Amino acid sequence: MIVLKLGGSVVTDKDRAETLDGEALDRAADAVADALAVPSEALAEGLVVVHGGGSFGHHNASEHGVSTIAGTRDPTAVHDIHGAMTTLNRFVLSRLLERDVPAVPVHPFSAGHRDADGEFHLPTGQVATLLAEGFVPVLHGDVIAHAGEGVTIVSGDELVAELARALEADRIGLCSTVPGVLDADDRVVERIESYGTVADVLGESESTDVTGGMAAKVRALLELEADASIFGLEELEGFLEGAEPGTTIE
Ligand SMILES: Nc1ncnc2c1ncn2[C@@H]1O[C@H](COP(=O)(O)OP(=O)(O)OP(=O)(O)O)[C@@H](O)[C@H]1O
Ligand SMILES: C=C(C)CCOP(=O)(O)O
Repeated sequence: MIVLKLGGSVVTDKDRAETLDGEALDRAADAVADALAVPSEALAEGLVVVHGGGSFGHHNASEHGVSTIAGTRDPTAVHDIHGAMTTLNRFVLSRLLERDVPAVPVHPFSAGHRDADGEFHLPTGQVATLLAEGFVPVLHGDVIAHAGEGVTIVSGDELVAELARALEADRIGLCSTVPGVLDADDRVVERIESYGTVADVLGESESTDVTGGMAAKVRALLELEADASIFGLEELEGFLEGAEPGTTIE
């Protein structure tokens, strides 16, 4: 099966609070629907979609001083951030449903937690069962209960890593605004085998982002068994059809 992340920076206008990039979301939903209509071998086993926050989660989290390690015990902050993410989730779901993709929501806040060491745990029985029953589960970066911290943020990238591990994904794709990991001359790095080789060029996101941008993505993906691809929106359909566009993280 395939775990696909639609970057928040792709499906929203990351620099304007709570603003969708409707055109980009339509293109992504078209690519998913077209690929599911004639599924590749890996896609025939099912698709899990995860989306990030973009301008729907990061601004709220940043205003409340919440990150993946800094928590809050303010229920208003929890509702603000979770509310923004579930609003975006509804937009993503409705664009997929309009195209007859059997997309259903799974909200990480109601399912997972971080332990006192900050390690993220997510039960995945519900996702596996939904997949086996023919649905496309759609998860999203969210707030998450965190022992000793109250509530922190879980990024879509962490969810992708956890789902890929637990469900033994065949393929993993991260669709972002960049065509891949870029080197110092802005050329796409084809393969990454270790963090050290790209540490100098990996940075945070250029927009408000509480979860660590490209550097955090590469770190999370390097820990996985299966190869993962980071690519731009124009490569999404090709990826779902079996191509290996952009940067491959081994
Ligand atoms: N070496 C690099 N190559 C490519 N992008 C980089 C690099 N270093 C930093 N970045 C930044 O990382 C961003 C991608 O990470 P970001 O977390 O914003 O993406 P996303 O997953 O699509 O969005 P979100 O986190 O909102 O879901 C790029 O837009 C770019 O600004
Ligand atoms: C900020 C929130 C709530 C979600 C972050 O998810 P990401 O955009 O995948 O990093």
